[in-house]
Amino acid sequence: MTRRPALHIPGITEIPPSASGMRIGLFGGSFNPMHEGHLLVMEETLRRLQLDALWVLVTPGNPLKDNKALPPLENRVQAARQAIRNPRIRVTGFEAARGFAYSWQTVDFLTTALPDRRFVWIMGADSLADFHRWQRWRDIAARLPIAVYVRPGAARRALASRAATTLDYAQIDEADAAVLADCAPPAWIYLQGRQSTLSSSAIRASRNLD
Ligand SMILES: Nc1ncnc2c1ncn2[C@@H]1O[C@H](COP(=O)(O)OP(=O)(O)OP(=O)(O)O)[C@@H](O)[C@H]1O
Ligand SMILES: O=C(O)c1ccc[n+]([C@@H]2O[C@H](COP(=O)([O-])O)[C@@H](O)[C@H]2O)c1
Repeated sequence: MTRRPALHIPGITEIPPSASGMRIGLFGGSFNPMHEGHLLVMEETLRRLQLDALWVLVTPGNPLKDNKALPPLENRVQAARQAIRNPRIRVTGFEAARGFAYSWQTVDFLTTALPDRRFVWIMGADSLADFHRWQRWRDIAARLPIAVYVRPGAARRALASRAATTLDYAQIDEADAAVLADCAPPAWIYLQGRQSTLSSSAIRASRNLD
């Protein structure tokens, strides 16, 4: 499956407003549900990468996951909005409206449609560990800089991963985080810092025990 049926939901699937030259972080995820670990990654990357905005891209479904029990996009977007207090962070489910099934499609679309924005892809360290399994992952790395945020239990796997070793030559120093958005891709950074052990799956499991 390369395309999903397009799903337009007013107030949920629009692309957030932006302006020329803005540095915009793209933080994709299932967010089932959003939790403090996500908020930590967003606050840290906004500050350290000196982003003007961060767009939370609530996916219609991670292509590597079984999405049978995934709550509707609208519910996950609304819940994420309720969890977020920072006005620089905007939550959107716009990938669904475009029928995108894979992140390379999102990246290809945004960097083509809005070439004067400086987009950065943001992911947790566990995502870097699996990044080589994403469709056209090399193309994603060739299109925009990537920031990877440390996650408990994932650091070793992430830094030994196929993507990390393949892109070893393109890693920039953590001290240069503020200029990552200006770097020509491929360029990526591994950010250490405050950590959260939270996960959506643990939250779902605890809810099921109630
Ligand atoms: N505690 C955390 N620390 C750092 N990054 C995180 C953390 N939780 C999630 N992320 C990152 O947030 C993004 C979205 O993750 P996702 O919505 O799948 O949450 P999750 O907690 O990993 O979910 P699940 O437990 O269902 O797999 C991913 O890039 C993931 O690596
Ligand atoms: O494009 C892919 O092949 C691909 C494979 C796995 C994950 N992703 C994306 O990675 C982001 C994190 O997903 P998740 O489920 O771990 O929160 C989300 O935007 C997914 O759509 C993308």
